[in-house]
Amino acid sequence: MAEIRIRKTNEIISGEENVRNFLNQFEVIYEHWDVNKLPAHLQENFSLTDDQKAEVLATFDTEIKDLVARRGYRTWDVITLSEATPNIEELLAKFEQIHTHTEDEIRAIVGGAGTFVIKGSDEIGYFDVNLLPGDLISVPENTVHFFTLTDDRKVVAIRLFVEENGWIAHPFEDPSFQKA
Ligand SMILES: CSCCC(=O)C(=O)O
Ligand SMILES: [Fe+2]
Ligand code: NI
Repeated sequence: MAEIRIRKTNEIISGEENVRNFLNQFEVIYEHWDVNKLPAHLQENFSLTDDQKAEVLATFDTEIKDLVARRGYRTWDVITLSEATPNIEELLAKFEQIHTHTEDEIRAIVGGAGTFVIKGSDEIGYFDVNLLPGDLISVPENTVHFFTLTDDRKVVAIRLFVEENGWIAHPFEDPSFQKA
């Protein structure tokens, strides 16, 4: 289950309802998928082939179509990151840059773990959203954020986009950025 840490105060927010209510004030949705639906050969597998990525998407087809119907996403993909990813350092460097997207996007963690660091109001500042398998959030249009891995450094995530072109990040310079 997802957990939040507010960087300014170190306050931890846990429990499904608390997490959802906290995120909803920033128009971030929080939902949970049943990752036990994933066939065994796709669980704990952090270097999926293209065919296996298609199997992951097929497993969550109902959930994806439901989000499409509710929120208008047009394209989706599966991303894996682990020590087996040849260009992991290069990819992570891009994901760890503070950025925005010009559309709302979905991130659903289906394996491993990941952290989205999101900028809330000026008062709240940056907060970490620590996600485990089954956790899904939205990153709203023009919301300042970045992504990083946990110490385990492995993740499998499904991403949904409105743009047909998929992931397009716009770097955001923030003098008030709060490290850790
Ligand atoms: C685990 S998703 C990779 C990062 C990403 O897509 C983003 O930061 O927008
Ligand atoms: Fe992003
Ligand atoms: Ni779960």
